Amino acid sequence: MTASIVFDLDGTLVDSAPDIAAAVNAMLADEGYESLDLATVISFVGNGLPHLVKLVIEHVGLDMARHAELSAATLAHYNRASTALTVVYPGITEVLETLQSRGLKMGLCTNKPEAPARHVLDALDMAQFFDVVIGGDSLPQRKPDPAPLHATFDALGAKQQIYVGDSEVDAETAHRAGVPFLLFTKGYRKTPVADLPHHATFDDSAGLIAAVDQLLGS
Ligand SMILES: O=C(O)COP(=O)(O)O
Ligand SMILES: [Mg+2]
Repeated sequence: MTASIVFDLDGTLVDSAPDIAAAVNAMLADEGYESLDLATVISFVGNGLPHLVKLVIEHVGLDMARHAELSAATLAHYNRASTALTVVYPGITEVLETLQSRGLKMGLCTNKPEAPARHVLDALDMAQFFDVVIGGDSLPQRKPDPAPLHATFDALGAKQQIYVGDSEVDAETAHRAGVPFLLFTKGYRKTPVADLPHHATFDDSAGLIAAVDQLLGS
């Protein structure tokens, strides 16, 4: 039976937070504000760019009435340099090659806006693995609403489903969608692993393959 695996992007396949932080800090510099450190920005990642900018505005005391404008400014900075500092996590490209060669269908379901998500995949030579890419602005709903995850699996069209992600948002999305969830423990999660619903966890690419094999019984 063909199985399908859907992946989250930021903090799961790629360590993208340094470029996200650079975009936030470029926007803040334009506004005359000090930079935020990486850990602070990481703590704001997960619910998409508009939510990230909302948290930044609250954190530094900018005016929430300017949310749309500051979100657009942050996205423009990000689009200018979305892969300058971003790296694929070790072994992940090889995992994707292995799973593709086994005939698994793969999709991406991220809260990053779709255009920069596709750009990151292209720039890091990963686009060829994914038959479907759904971003945070592809549908009216975004994760943790299960709709984007359902839409990704529906487009892939396989009965057996696995979702792989790193965050509270991913755990809730999978739970609400009723899909087995593999949790990467070294991403941008803030909550203890034990407090997040998951089928299994993994710490590295070997652990990811082992968890997939265990779920698929191969
Ligand atoms: O853009 C975000 O906030 C997080 O993106 P992700 O869903 O790929 O982790
Ligand atoms: Mg993530």
